[in-house]
Amino acid sequence: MEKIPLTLSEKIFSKASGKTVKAGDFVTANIDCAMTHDITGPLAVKGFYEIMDGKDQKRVWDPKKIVILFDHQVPADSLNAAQNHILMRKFASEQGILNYDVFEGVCHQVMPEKGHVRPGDLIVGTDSHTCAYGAFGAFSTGLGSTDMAAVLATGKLWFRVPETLRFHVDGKLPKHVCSKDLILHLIGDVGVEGARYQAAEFAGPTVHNMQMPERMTMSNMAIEMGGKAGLIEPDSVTEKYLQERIAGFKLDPYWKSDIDADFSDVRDYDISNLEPQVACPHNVDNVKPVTEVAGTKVDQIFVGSCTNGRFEDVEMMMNAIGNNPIAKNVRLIVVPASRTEYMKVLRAGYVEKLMELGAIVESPCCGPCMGGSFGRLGDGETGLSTSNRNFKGRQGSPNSFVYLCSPETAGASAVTGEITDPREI
Ligand SMILES: CC(C)[C@H](C(=O)O)[C@@H](O)C(=O)O
Ligand code: SF4
Repeated sequence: MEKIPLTLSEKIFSKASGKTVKAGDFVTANIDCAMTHDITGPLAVKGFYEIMDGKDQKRVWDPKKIVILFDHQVPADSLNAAQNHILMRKFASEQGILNYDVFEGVCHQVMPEKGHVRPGDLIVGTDSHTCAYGAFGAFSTGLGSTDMAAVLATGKLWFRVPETLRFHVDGKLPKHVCSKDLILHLIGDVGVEGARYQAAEFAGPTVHNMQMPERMTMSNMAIEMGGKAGLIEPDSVTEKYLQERIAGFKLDPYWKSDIDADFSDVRDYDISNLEPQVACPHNVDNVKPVTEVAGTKVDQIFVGSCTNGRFEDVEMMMNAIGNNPIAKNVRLIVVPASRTEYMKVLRAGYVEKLMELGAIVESPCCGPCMGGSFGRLGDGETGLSTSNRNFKGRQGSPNSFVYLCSPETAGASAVTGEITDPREI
């Protein structure tokens, strides 16, 4: 291939299409891995069989490159969900596709955890937060079920190679401020359309000082600024995480943006004085420093989701709670994002402690994040959530209010029963 400066995204699309391509080019790309789940999977399967109609062999392009998971409605919360699970199980078993089935956890946690994500890969999933795997230097993006039907049949999809908007972040994150505060700050700054159809790239010393769980939080929310992907250049931290999950994994230093590549924009941030951030109802870019909303009464606090449902997140929340009781007016719901993360939470003694405090710890799933299986908010109620979206009615009644925050802010607020600056506890 020709040697010209390329962004990470351009490099991945060049590999996937077999020729050197630049932002703005239209390509037909080979997909390295396709993920689908219990809610969006059934329509993709229906579409697949429509494409295959009349053909003798109704086989997917490569069963080894497809992963199915159930996470949004598990355990089945309705007859409809149970029927969807049956349909997906049957499809997986007929086609020989890996199906993690009921209790493995939220797709975006399980995919990297089980070694399905590698730097330089082109990954698609029928879920908007598929951009999360950008944390590993993969170009991963969400698509609709009908596009997925085509991928299941052919293993290919067309793309317009996106421009790259680079966020260069420098400075040490202050105490009690974490990657969730940073990504909320960036989204608040550029707005929900700030990175529309672009590959957002999170770069700079602050990002490279983060461990994988923190990076996953950042990339997960790239879609909330309109990003098609949320890339982070893989480094030794990425390599270590992947070596623990993929036998013989070795990082290829090629998978990074060239220094002289064309970026649509490079935005510089120094976050040494960043305050904890909160996204206020009803949009993710309605971001304010916690001090501006402190004192807002909350009815329910949800700590979980693909954004902040890892062990480290629960630990941050527990540290913020410390030895304090939980406020009487608050229902604290904790949902570790996967079985693996749940077991870490269990071994640390947090499940017992939370139960003693009057909170509940639910089995791994999306939980209240999008008003699924349980934990819906009623009329006039206010929820505080470590997830990624606070759209009107998303967690229950259209007359409820959802604020998004970091696990530490969630923990501090659980103690007081109102939105609380974690630096005050
Ligand atoms: C159900 C699914 C289509 C949806 C998504 O694509 O993101 C969900 O995961 C969400 O977070 O809103
Ligand atoms: S946890 Fe929430 S954001 Fe993540 S996949 Fe599930 S519903 Fe979507």
